Amino acid sequence: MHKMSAETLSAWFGQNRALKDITLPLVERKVTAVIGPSGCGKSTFIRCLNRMHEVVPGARVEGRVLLDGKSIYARDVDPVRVRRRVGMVFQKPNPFPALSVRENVLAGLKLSGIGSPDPDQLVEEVLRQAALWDEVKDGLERPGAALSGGQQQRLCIARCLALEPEVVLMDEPCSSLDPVATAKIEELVHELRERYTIVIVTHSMQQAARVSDYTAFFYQGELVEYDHADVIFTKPSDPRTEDYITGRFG
Ligand SMILES: Nc1ncnc2c1ncn2[C@@H]1O[C@H](COP(=O)(O)OP(=O)(O)OP(=O)(O)O)[C@@H](O)[C@H]1O
Repeated sequence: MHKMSAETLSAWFGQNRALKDITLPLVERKVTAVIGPSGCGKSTFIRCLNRMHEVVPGARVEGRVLLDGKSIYARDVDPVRVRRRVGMVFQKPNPFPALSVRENVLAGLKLSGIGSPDPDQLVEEVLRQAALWDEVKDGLERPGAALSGGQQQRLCIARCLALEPEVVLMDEPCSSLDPVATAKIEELVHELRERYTIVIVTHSMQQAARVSDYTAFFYQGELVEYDHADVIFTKPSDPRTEDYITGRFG
């Protein structure tokens, strides 16, 4: 079952075409990794999946992106609603430093003007889902800035989950983290796919091989190859994929 799909999706920054006719499914409750060399369009692609691309002045898209079979770019669709259903976690952990851990978790809801019937229960639930609860339960009023980098990233994941997304986009979520914190996030991604459809952009082929069910290899704005992760990493069919995964470029 496809939770989302891109159909002949192209994206521009002004005159510069960053994505060329991408057609790619995102299988429900699976992890799809997007890999490829710097500048190949990975971030642009995932930003088209929740209508973040269009917030850049001069940026535009063509083609379709479907969520549960419906176009997220249809005229009657509210982009704010799309961004709630398709949440995003960024490269650098970006908690609100002065807000407490608890307030950080609830910040997305607050900004969206959404109340929760039982905020304390929600805070515990999503911090548990983000594998952070045990580390912060005795310090929920401490500022977000007091956490380690890896904890901050899990806090941002909890903040994203509090909005009850269906799809979670992660743009190189481990790039600023040490190996131990990275391993924790990878383990978490593995657990989260029981509930969420996940797309992760990564520079690390080892990470893609470890966490993804499906892998898409992008090169110069094009989708070169998409398949089960084990196929991409053991028997890719395109020589460019093979060159990339064997470290010949990128
Ligand atoms: N805000 C922007 N304005 C203009 N061009 C941009 C902008 N962001 C990205 N681009 C261009 O779009 C292309 C794709 O960039 P994108 O960031 O999607 O690649 P990427 O694969 O995610 O790269 P990296 O791995 O380095 O993060 C590049 O040519 C880049 O220069």
